[in-house]
Amino acid sequence: MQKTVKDKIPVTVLTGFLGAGKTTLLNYILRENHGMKIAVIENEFGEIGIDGDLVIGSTEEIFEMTNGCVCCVAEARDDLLRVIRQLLDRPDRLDHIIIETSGLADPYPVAQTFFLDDPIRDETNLDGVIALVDAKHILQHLDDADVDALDNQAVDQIVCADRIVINKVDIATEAEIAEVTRRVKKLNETAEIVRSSFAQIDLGKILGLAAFDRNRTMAAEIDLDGGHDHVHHPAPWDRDASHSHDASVSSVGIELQGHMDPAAMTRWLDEIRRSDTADLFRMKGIFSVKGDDYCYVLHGVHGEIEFRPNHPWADEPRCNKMIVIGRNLDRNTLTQNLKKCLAAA
Ligand SMILES: Nc1nc2c(ncn2[C@@H]2O[C@H](COP(=O)(O)OP(=O)(O)OP(=O)(O)O)[C@@H](O)[C@H]2O)c(=O)[nH]1
Repeated sequence: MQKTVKDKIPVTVLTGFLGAGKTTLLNYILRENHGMKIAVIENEFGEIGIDGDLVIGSTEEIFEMTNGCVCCVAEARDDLLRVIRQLLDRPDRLDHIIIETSGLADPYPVAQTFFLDDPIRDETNLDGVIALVDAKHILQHLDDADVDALDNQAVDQIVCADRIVINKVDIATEAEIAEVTRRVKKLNETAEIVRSSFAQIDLGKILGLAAFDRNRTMAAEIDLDGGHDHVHHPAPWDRDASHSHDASVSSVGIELQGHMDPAAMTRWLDEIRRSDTADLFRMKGIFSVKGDDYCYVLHGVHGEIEFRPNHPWADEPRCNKMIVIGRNLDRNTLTQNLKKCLAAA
């Protein structure tokens, strides 16, 4: 018998450009006392997976996929299907699945998964696509002259969303937020926009939207081009899954043995902050600091860079791993600079 939306497991696709606050929102959702059993699927850009370590909660509910971007690598999509089927086969029924897409991903092909594949379509319902927008940094990516206007992921992510969260309002001025809101509305007229700081949002605005069924009807009813000056983006079920990333953006992953010297790290990060960070889209890392029981995390979004203790190391082996995403990255220099921050043995 055909399942109704009510009987299906809702799936939320979390999208948003690099560093917009997706993992922060995920942690906020997982921390809230909602009583729901939620599984999280992470897909990252770059050779080293770090997000899994940055998400709180029991690891068995977090599935990390680092073998390519789900939106454009066929193996990664197969992997996504495999993980979802695995989740559906579990005897204990999940209340919700959340997929955090990579910050450079087009969310359409991920959303498509829930319409093309029969068993999955029968068991799950795309509850909504939530786009996080960084109020401080999004405009430079929307206006990025080096990206083909038809393949600008920052734009696609907003266009595709059912709900848009303008995040980081704490570090943006009212004028910046107003301009971002205007630009976002121009790209997506129908999605409700909410503001947040550190992704603290009423969960009712994020989960349980059942937005897809509404939007499907909506898309059929309105002319998506509607006389506005944005590029026409077809609905997910109509789109060709082929797509390519901005080839000028690359990632450098570095892993080092040993422990870091926190003073040297602070000096190096200060140097980076003082430099031109326009091409430095994102830095993420986890580090072992000499003489400290805490695992340190590094987060950088252009010039906003923080390096702080996050959680005590448990039984897992200590490690140092970092991923940098941006343009014109020099792997050698980055590796040498990080090595200089190692503490003496
Ligand atoms: N000031 C400020 N910082 C924030 C806010 N939300 C998130 N951050 C910080 O921004 C950085 C990136 O946040 P993440 O949640 O990791 O961003 P993300 O979208 O998951 O990043 P990617 O996985 O690389 O795409 C972290 O240092 C966060 O602490 C906010 O509202 N205000």
